[in-house]
Amino acid sequence: MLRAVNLHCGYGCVEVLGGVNLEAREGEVLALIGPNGTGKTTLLHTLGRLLPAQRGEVRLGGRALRGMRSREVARMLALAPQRAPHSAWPLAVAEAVALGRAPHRGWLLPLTAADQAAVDAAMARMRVAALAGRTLSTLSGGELRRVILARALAQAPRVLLLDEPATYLDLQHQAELLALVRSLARDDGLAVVLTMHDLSLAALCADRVALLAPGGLRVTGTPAEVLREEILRPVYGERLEVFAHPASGSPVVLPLAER
Ligand SMILES: Nc1ncnc2c1ncn2[C@@H]1O[C@H](COP(=O)(O)OP(=O)(O)OP(=O)(O)O)[C@@H](O)[C@H]1O
Repeated sequence: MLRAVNLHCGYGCVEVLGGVNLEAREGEVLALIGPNGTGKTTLLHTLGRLLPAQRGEVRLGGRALRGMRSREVARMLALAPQRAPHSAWPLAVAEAVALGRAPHRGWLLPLTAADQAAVDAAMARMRVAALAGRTLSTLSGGELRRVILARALAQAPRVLLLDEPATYLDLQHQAELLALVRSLARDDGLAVVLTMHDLSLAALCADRVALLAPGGLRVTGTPAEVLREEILRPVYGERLEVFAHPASGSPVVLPLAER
């Protein structure tokens, strides 16, 4: 559904990542992991055409992203950024979520009944309906994150790119997010690509993880294949440990801290 082919990305003439080959398949959750500053957001933004590729290409549904019209891209792909681009505007939550319908209806046209239903469903799914009338600037960090996700869901994309979706979320909302992401992939058939710092959470929701190291993509595989001390330590440093969750067997990755 989404494929990076020998992709080089960065800013101006500064390359952050080179030679990335990666694909996100329908019905799959792919987590981009790696230490601070390795380029997770840069790669996600390049996959979503927020940043132009320096070299190589991104293909969406078999077509080169570069040649597609913006509206065509936005009907297929939604990107939920780390920070809300509209959070400083005096927009109400319902209006912000309704922006997700713009690729389907045009900016100045009123919402159709189908648009309104998509907005309501997205707000209900992210549990932000009770906030509908609140201004974005008055929301807590976690509430704002859920509104950003609701706007992306209202867009009804086939590919969903999520930048650090778990940031600011408490444990209950993290659990809901994991269930939502799994369901979007498994039940709705979306290709979901997300960045995540918490490797144990990534293990719980991703089918595959792609480990970034300075300069490029180090390895891609299932959480069990990649989240291993001998693979993570050369990239993150020695002060981490990995063990299997006693009930599920899912990898749990913790920093080594002396108490
Ligand atoms: N707009 C920009 N202009 C120039 N350099 C940038 C810009 N945004 C990010 N960078 C640099 O690109 C590199 C990768 O940044 P990026 O935010 O993609 O990393 P990340 O892996 O998402 O980091 P983190 O885990 O800290 O969120 C960093 O060195 C960063 O300083």
